[in-house]
Amino acid sequence: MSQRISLTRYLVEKQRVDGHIPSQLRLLIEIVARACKSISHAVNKGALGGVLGTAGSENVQGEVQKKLDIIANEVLIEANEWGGHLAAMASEEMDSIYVVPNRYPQGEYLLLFDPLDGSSNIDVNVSIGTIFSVLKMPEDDRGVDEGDFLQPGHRQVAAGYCVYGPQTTLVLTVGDGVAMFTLDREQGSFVLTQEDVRIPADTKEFAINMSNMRHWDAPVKRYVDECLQGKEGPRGKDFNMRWIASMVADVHRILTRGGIFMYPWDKREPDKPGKLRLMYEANPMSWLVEQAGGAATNGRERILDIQPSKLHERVSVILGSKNEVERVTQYHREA
Ligand SMILES: O=P(O)(O)OC[C@H]1O[C@](O)(COP(=O)(O)O)[C@@H](O)[C@@H]1O
Ligand SMILES: [Mg+2]
Ligand SMILES: [Mg+2]
Repeated sequence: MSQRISLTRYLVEKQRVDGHIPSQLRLLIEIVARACKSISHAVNKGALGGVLGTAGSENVQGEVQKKLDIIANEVLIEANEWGGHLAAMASEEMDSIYVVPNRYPQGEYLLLFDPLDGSSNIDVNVSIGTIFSVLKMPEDDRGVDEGDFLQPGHRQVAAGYCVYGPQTTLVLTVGDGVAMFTLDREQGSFVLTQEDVRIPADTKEFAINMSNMRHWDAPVKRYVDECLQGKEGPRGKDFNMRWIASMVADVHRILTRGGIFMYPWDKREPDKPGKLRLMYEANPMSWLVEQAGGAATNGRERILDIQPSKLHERVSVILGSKNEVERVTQYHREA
């Protein structure tokens, strides 16, 4: 790219030239990006910064918290509470919503995040990330409460993630396509490195945790069985498989070169709709994927149309290359 365009300039143009985002939303996204930069520095220090290992506590979902889960959560809260133009925030690592104290400027936005996605990869030096979603407070609301967050994903006004891998890359949508920004560590800024990201409609690569195979539902088994039969099977082509175990990194690969990602409902905990969280994992990722020409369903309906009933709701996730997602969704319908 001959001319370097920083995230700030990209957002200013979105606001001024395209009239696409209000200034408060621009500032909010910039603050989230700054927080991600700071998390990226902490991640990079690793053992030298004392950020590896468990924190000795559990979150509301009963998962053991890593030190970095807590550090990333605090960085995001602190950065956004005084300058984020927010009414409240919600996080995977907090039981209930965090209302911005009234000593700070109040705003009309709601921020949700998975501060550190792929926690099991922190200590083994594999890509991890931060996922975020921005909603607007419902109109005529008198005070913020958890109910204000319970909006379907198609109401998001911004969504993105930052992946901390060999490079730190911020991926963003405000509803007019997907753009990627790479962190230039020397300059300390995110630089636009890809605009108008597109996911190919077809793929030869699937991502699923195969160790759960015996617990899957019939349509998922059928789809994966057919992929595994390769050239000799009904699909007539060989498939490759990848599973990083950080949704953020698996989705980043799909936005980069296509593929399908599945974390479906399974029989291990039949009462749970899935493992991933709807509001701060599935919704932002589904919007990014749709904005890049892909699709995202829970096997039966579009993820972005699901009306959440609680903050930490879980959901079955099938997303990525459009024709493959439609195929798996069709198998669910036929079943
Ligand atoms: O170990 P599994 O079951 O394959 O899980 C991997 C999945 O769990 C997650 O790590 C959950 O995210 P958290 O680290 O934020 O809890 C996803 O990123 C990933 O897709
Ligand atoms: Mg996660
Ligand atoms: Mg997490």
